[in-house]
Amino acid sequence: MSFNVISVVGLGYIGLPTAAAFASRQTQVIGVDVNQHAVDTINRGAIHIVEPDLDQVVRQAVEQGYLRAATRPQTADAFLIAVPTPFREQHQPDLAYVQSAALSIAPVLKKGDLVILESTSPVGTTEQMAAWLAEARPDLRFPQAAGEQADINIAYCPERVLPGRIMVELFQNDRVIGGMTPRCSARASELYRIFLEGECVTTNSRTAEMCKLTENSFRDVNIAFANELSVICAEQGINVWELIALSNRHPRVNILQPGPGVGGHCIAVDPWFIVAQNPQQARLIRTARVVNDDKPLWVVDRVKAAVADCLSTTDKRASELVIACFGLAFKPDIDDLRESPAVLVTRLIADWHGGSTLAVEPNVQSLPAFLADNVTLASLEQALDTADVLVMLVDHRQFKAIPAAEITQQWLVDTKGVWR
Ligand SMILES: NC(=O)c1ccc[n+]([C@@H]2O[C@H](COP(=O)([O-])OP(=O)(O)OC[C@H]3O[C@@H](n4cnc5c(N)ncnc54)[C@H](O)[C@@H]3O)[C@@H](O)[C@H]2O)c1
Ligand SMILES: CC(=O)N[C@@H]1[C@@H](OP(=O)(O)OP(=O)(O)OC[C@H]2O[C@@H](n3ccc(=O)[nH]c3=O)[C@H](O)[C@@H]2O)O[C@H](CO)[C@@H](O)[C@@H]1O
Repeated sequence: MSFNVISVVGLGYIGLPTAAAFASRQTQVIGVDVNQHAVDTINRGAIHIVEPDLDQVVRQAVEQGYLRAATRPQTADAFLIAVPTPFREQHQPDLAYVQSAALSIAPVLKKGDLVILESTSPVGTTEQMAAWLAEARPDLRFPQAAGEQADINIAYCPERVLPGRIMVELFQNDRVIGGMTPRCSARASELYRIFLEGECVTTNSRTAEMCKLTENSFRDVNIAFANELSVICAEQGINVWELIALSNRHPRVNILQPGPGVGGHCIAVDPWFIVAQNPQQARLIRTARVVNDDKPLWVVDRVKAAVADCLSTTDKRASELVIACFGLAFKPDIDDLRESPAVLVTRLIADWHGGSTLAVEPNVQSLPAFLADNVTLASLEQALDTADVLVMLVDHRQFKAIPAAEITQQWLVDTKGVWR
């Protein structure tokens, strides 16, 4: 049975590219989002998020009539849920969005439909989602009770695209397909084959859930290793970037890069889902989170030490001293400031510092309100001309291109090895 209409619920960084990918293969797609602004923007053929090459695919899909958005779910043959899965206090996963999305599609489900959860989720969430659906629709048979005879097929299929490369990786990455039964996996594989150039690799839903959390925890642990090395090297007077480059010459060593901490919406969040469910066992994963979360505070201490040194060797007063922070985004060459350790470091410096704090961020036009009070957005030239202490937080290409001769400041705190 083919899929005549596909519905994607949640049209953010994951849902909108996915909806556009199906639509780009001449399949009818109904995107659903509770955000009226997002729905209106998409229906105009425009996009409300920043991601390279997404705009043209969405524009074409809407113009050709393959993609339209709505605030309420409608009948479809397959539903993909891509809503947020943040954590609440104590790093406990918050499944309220998944529950609300599942309950919103329950009334329009019909026999033969496929429901896929794509949101990054703790182990067991797909079974929980199936239970919510079964409770809402006692007239239909679901896989947990009916197995292969179920009326509704349910699978967990995590997304692993890298922001900034979504429109490449969405098509090319292999996809893990975690069906609640083998038939659910087969049906989900059939769906993704509409646009997928990578392979569909099938497993069960719990393994697929754990697989997504494992991938991001792996990266978090490896970044924590690099961040810990950077702190040790600072104590020992060793250049950590040279050390890592040398160690990586070993055929079986591949250390990642230290930085001001770990940001973004995934790597700093997802490992906590494993810790929340396995507090006794997940010792390394928890420690990596703590190491990475502590790194911005360590950077601020380094800035305070540089300022103290500057004040003791010049006749400047603290109120006259200018600190320039280079970069606010959560990683290089993007404009996304959310969950960014660079923003945290800049905010903590500005809150503490009596003089002026500049931020140089070539990818944004204005500062978020919570920074605008005591931080000034400056050009690169202005910062290099006026600042006493320079803090490198994000290795944007514009910063890597600054000729060494243009940096005359004596007090540098470089978290990315750009000024090494
Ligand atoms: N952004 C990434 O790089 C990335 C990568 C892999 C996995 N993920 C995971 O994918 C999921 C979605 O992430 P995202 O970055 O797309 O989030 P997002 O915040 O960009 O988008 C989520 C969208 O869902 C909408 N929404 C919320 N509740 C809804 C509901 N009940 N019905 C319909 N729409 C609803 C929101 O309005 C929003 O537009 C998360 O679990 C995330 O962890 C994200
Ligand atoms: C396993 C994996 O690759 N997952 C990816 C990740 O995407 P992301 O954009 O969040 O990932 P990163 O680019 O790693 O950045 C995260 C933070 O780590 C800092 N960092 C990075 C490398 C380094 O050597 N040193 C560092 O300090 C960087 O500056 C930034 O703050 O999660 C997505 C959602 O689940 C996945 O879909 C996507 O595949």
